[in-house]
Amino acid sequence: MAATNTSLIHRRGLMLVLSSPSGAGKTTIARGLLERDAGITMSVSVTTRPMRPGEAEGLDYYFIDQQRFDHMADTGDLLEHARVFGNCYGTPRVAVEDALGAGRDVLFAIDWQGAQQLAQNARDDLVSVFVLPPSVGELERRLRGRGQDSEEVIANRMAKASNEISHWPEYDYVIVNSDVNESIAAVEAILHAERLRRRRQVGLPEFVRSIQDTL
Ligand SMILES: Nc1nc2c(ncn2[C@@H]2O[C@H](COP(=O)(O)OP(=O)(O)O)[C@@H](O)[C@H]2O)c(=O)[nH]1
Ligand SMILES: Nc1ncnc2c1ncn2[C@@H]1O[C@H](COP(=O)(O)OP(=O)(O)O)[C@@H](O)[C@H]1O
Repeated sequence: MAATNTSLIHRRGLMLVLSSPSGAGKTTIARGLLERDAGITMSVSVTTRPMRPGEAEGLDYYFIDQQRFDHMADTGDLLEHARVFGNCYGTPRVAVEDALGAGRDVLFAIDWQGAQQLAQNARDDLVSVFVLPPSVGELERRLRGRGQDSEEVIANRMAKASNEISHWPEYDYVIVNSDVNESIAAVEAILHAERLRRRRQVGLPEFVRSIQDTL
């Protein structure tokens, strides 16, 4: 019997978006996923917000001034961008397109406005996950526990949490982040299943034909 050729199948990279109210844990879940899965890379955003203690340039964000941000937005260098909590945030286009082109998946920790923009431009490549906190009290504890923001910043983020949460029905998946390891495992399961979607497996018809030809 003739051998079939599994190398006919290639995978299109996908964009995995995590959104949540500030402090619900999307950055923590993203870091956990990056440690466990070598096939996904983080999209590092540009932002005009000041660097927090413990953050690193090029790792957490590229910290840029307003003039540079406006220039990037005007010249189409950003795949999506939005104003959040009074600062500007955006996704550099080239890094994402290079990764997807190389068949790698890309992880985003962005807000609902960014998720909507990606959905408008590339719905088929997008998988979106909304992360809810187990309770309001726990959300506030996590924001304080992070120990990186002033009382004013924390109050502002709590005030905006309701608006962010109101967008949960726009997402493909919703998880409640109670236990962080369970949440990471849940997002890992979503990623594994989404990789197997028929439309992402380029060359599948040819592979199936090669099987049928040998039957
Ligand atoms: N649209 C968009 N939102 C972003 C981007 N980067 C970060 N954000 C969102 O901006 C908000 C504030 O982020 P940040 O200042 O890091 O605070 P944190 O999420 O509380 O740690 C969060 O909702 C992020 O998801 C981006 O590139 N685009
Ligand atoms: N499941 C969890 N249980 C307890 N603490 C958590 C959990 N997930 C995240 N945290 C903590 O909550 C704080 C906020 O998490 P972070 O990932 O920075 O949130 P976000 O990126 O959504 O603003 C951090 O101190 C983090 O260690």
